[in-house]
Amino acid sequence: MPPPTTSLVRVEHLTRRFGARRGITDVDFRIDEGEVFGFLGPNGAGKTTTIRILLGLYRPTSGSVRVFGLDPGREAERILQRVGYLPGELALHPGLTGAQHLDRFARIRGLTDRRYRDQLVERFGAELDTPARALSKGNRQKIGLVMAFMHRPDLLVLDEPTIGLDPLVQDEFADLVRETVADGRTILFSSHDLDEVQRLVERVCILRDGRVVVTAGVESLRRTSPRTIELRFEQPPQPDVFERLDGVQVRSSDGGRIELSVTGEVAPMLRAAADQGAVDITARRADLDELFRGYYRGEQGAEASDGD
Ligand SMILES: Nc1ncnc2c1ncn2[C@@H]1O[C@H](COP(=O)(O)OP(=O)(O)OP(=O)(O)O)[C@@H](O)[C@H]1O
Repeated sequence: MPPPTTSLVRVEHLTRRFGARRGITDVDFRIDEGEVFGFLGPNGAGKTTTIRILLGLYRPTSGSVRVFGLDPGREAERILQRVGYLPGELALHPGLTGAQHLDRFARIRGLTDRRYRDQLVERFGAELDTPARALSKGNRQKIGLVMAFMHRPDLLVLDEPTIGLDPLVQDEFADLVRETVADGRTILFSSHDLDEVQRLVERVCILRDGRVVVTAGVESLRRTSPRTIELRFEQPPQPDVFERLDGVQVRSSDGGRIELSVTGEVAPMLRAAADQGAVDITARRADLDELFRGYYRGEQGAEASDGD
């Protein structure tokens, strides 16, 4: 039996309306201790609204939310003590430098040991001596990231954390995410970067028009998503041999080359390829971009699974 997991966040039938405008409708998910959980979805899907409810910044219209077993509507203070939050629209005081922001924040958090903070500043190359008004977007974001991570919170809630960051700083962020979960802590982040989500996230929740369209493990999505196989033959093969196989689609065929999309088991396709005298094979790793984009477009139907 797998070891029991503890849900740090549990959301059930969560709905929030803004007057006549819809915010989110009937949202359900859980986040387990020590995982990286990703929120994806088109603009206006409801990611920020959900995050704000978790932190007690918005009240739900209906439904239930627990973070560390606490109700954000009544116990936000206790929740926030254990959270590092990077808001989507980071508001820094224009006249204060990065160092002043970090000092203020350390005082609020009662943080006296500056070593981890200093390491983070160095890793991100955060500029500490410039007033926030003169910082570029990426450099403001680095200050926000240091503020979110520096007190080693149990739960990090990061709304589009890598927006504006250059690729080297994005790599540093990715390392930090891995180290944080290796330390048993938990991360929720929203992103529009599908590639980043595939690299970092263990379970993903895709929202669309305020509803959950899927919640699933990224690895299980990868296992079930189609992979592209290109086969080469000395003599043109018979494409219908492949078309008859379950889960196989012929994308194109051209003389001795055939390109297939294969979902699920590959063995029957490999046997057919050998029977036809294949001389070469190229397989491309399943890419979730297309699958994610399908969910964004609403093509996959709105069934919420909760895989591994
Ligand atoms: N304060 C508010 N007042 C009115 N409507 C709001 C408010 N906040 C959010 N909404 C509405 O709720 C819906 C979800 O918005 P939300 O900001 O949560 O989306 P999002 O997924 O974070 O989008 P993005 O990717 O653009 O940041 C939208 O229709 C939005 O207009």
